[in-house]
Parts: sequence; C-alpha cells; structure tokens
Amino acid sequence: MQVLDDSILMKVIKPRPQESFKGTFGKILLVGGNHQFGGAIIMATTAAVYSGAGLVTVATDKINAGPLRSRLPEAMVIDFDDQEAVKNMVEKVNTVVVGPGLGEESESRAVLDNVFSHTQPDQAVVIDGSAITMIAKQHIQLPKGHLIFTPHQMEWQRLSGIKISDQVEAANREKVDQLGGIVVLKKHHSEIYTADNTYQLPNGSAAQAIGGMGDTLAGMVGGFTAQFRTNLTDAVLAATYAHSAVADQIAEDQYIVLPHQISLALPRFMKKVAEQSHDQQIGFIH
Ligand SMILES: NC(=O)C1=CN([C@@H]2O[C@H](COP(=O)(O)OP(=O)(O)OC[C@H]3O[C@@H](n4cnc5c(N)ncnc54)[C@H](O)[C@@H]3O)[C@@H](O)[C@H]2O)[C@@H](O)CC1
Ligand SMILES: Nc1ncnc2c1ncn2[C@@H]1O[C@H](COP(=O)(O)OP(=O)(O)O)[C@@H](O)[C@H]1O
Ligand SMILES: [Mg+2]
Repeated sequence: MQVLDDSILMKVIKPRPQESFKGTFGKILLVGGNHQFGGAIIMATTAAVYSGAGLVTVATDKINAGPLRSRLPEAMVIDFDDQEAVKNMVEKVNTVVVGPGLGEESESRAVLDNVFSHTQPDQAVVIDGSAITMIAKQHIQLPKGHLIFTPHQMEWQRLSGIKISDQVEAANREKVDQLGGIVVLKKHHSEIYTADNTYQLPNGSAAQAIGGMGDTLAGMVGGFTAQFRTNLTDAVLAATYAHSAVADQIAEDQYIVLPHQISLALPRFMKKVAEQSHDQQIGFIH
C-alpha cells in the first residue's frame, strides 16, 4: 500500500489557463437529498462548487430547492422526480455524483434507476451513501461509466460482503477487481483502491467524525473529476487527500471541523497549491 503525500496535489491542481470559460472546468450533476436528508446534498453540492467545477446542477427533492438556491445560488436545481429533465442532464455532464442523502425508499430507487440507465461510458460516476446501500441490498446492476465508489466501512461491508473486522487489503482488492472502478474506503486513514494500486491517506483526524463529512468528500471527488480531466485516478486521489489536508489545517485550532468549513476553505487552499505547482514547474525553489 502506497502512502500518499502532498505531491498528488501539485500534480493535479495547476494554475487555470486564462483562455478559458466555465465550460472549460467541467459540468457536474449531483443527485440526492430526499425529504429527510436535504443537508447531505447541500453539503455535497457546496463542495463541488467550491472545488471549482464550472457548471453545477443538482437533482433533488422539491422541498430542497429553495434552501439550496438560497444557500448556494451558483448551483442550478432540477426536481429529481422529473425523469426527462434528469435524463437530459445526466447525458450532458462530465461527472455524475449520486447518493448523498438519496434515501432507500421506492422514490429513491426510481431516481437511481433513471440515473443509472442514462450514464455514458466516458463519464465519471461517483457512487456514494444511499446509492451504495441500495446497490448492495437491492442487487442493482452497475451503470456505464468510470465508476468511483466512496463507501464508509459499513457501506463497504454491505457492498462487498466483507465484515468490517475482515476488511484487509487482500480481501478488499479481490472485491474491487470484481466490481471494476475505484473504491475510496473511508475510515481513519482512508484507503483508495484503483485499477493498479492501493493508496492510503496519511492525514485526517477524529475532528472529521461528523455527519456530512463524507457527503462533502463525494462533492469534492465530483468537482475534481469534472474539472481535472487529464487523469481520473489522480483527480480522485487529490480530492481525497485535499479533503483531509484542509480538515487538518482547520483542526489546528478547532476541536471539530464542520464539513462545510472544508468547502469554504478550498478556494484559498487550491490557490496556494497551484502557486507551488507553478513555482515547481519553472524551477523556482523557495
Ligand atoms: N445532514 C444530512 O442530511 C445527512 C445525511 N446523511 C445521509 O444519510 C444516508 C445514510 O447514511 P449513514 O452513513 O448515516 O447511514 P448508514 O446506515 O449507511 O451507516 C451508518 C451505520 O454504519 C455503521 N458504521 C460502521 N462503521 C462506520 C464508519 N466507518 N463510518 C460510518 N458508519 C459506520 C454505523 O454504526 C451505523 O450503524 C446517506 O445517504 C447519507 O448521505 C449522512 O451523511 C449524515 C448527514
Ligand atoms: N476518525 C477519523 N479520522 C479521519 N477521518 C475520519 C474519521 N472519522 C470520519 N472521517 C472521515 O469523514 C468521512 C465520513 O464519511 P461518511 O461516514 O460517509 O459521512 P456522511 O455520510 O455523514 O457524510 C470520511 O471521509 C472519513 O474518512
Ligand atoms: Mg456517507
């Protein structure tokens, strides 16, 4: 298992080209947030917007539309029960994130089925939270696309059949290879299983153990994959590393880190990384 370090950030986060517009930085659709878990999709969407995705759309329960628009006017909102609107948007974007706060009701299942039947082979599809649980419990076929699963240990137990106490690298690897795609197994020092390697986070802390922290990660993975499209695996690794690196900075003087604080800190964090990456490129040594 290879321990990640901050070189993954500089590899991925570069100064933005000036000859550009919002479309240059990717389109993303996030799907989730039922009547009970609106906060989850708001946090995921906040992370996608603040990590720099060019155009961000959310498909969610009608009840979340007002709160979402008033907290995050940058995001466009559609009703997740409007099958035609969701289909059209799924087909248009670089990345789909599905699952944060989606729930496991029949309505949630119908939304998931609609999304899964319209993803495209060249898209990144981030599968989180309730979407993972529904796939596991309701035996749903996986969609087309470059799949990125972001389970916590219990979601991974449901999906892989491996008990939390038995989730060692060799057992996990076998299941990841069967599944296809990237698996970010979230825990203290999360593990990232890619096609050819396994990585571990050296950073992150218990200050992050708070509801919404994983929803925020899903939004960041979405934002990074939509925007940094040269190498999908590196984009996932950089998002996961950055999520905990930002949390560690905030935790220097806070007992806990609120998920949305990570999102708010991202633009400054990414600016610093991009400057270092530029200095390194032109051979400037600090
Ligand atoms: N504000 C909101 O709207 C929130 C909504 N959420 C959404 O709620 C839905 C259900 O997700 P939950 O994860 O809460 O519920 P789950 O039932 O999927 O998982 C929680 C269960 O897993 C166990 N568990 C074991 N190891 C764990 C680990 N390493 N991390 C987390 N749990 C572990 C817990 O003890 C608990 O029994 C998801 O769609 C999620 O996105 C949550 O993100 C919490 C915040
Ligand atoms: N003790 C811990 N140390 C490091 N990271 C943690 C710790 N507890 C939780 N996290 C991180 O917080 C996130 C929790 O994800 P998840 O359980 O899906 O949250 P939610 O669904 O509530 O948003 C993961 O990224 C996980 O690695
Ligand atoms: Mg979660």
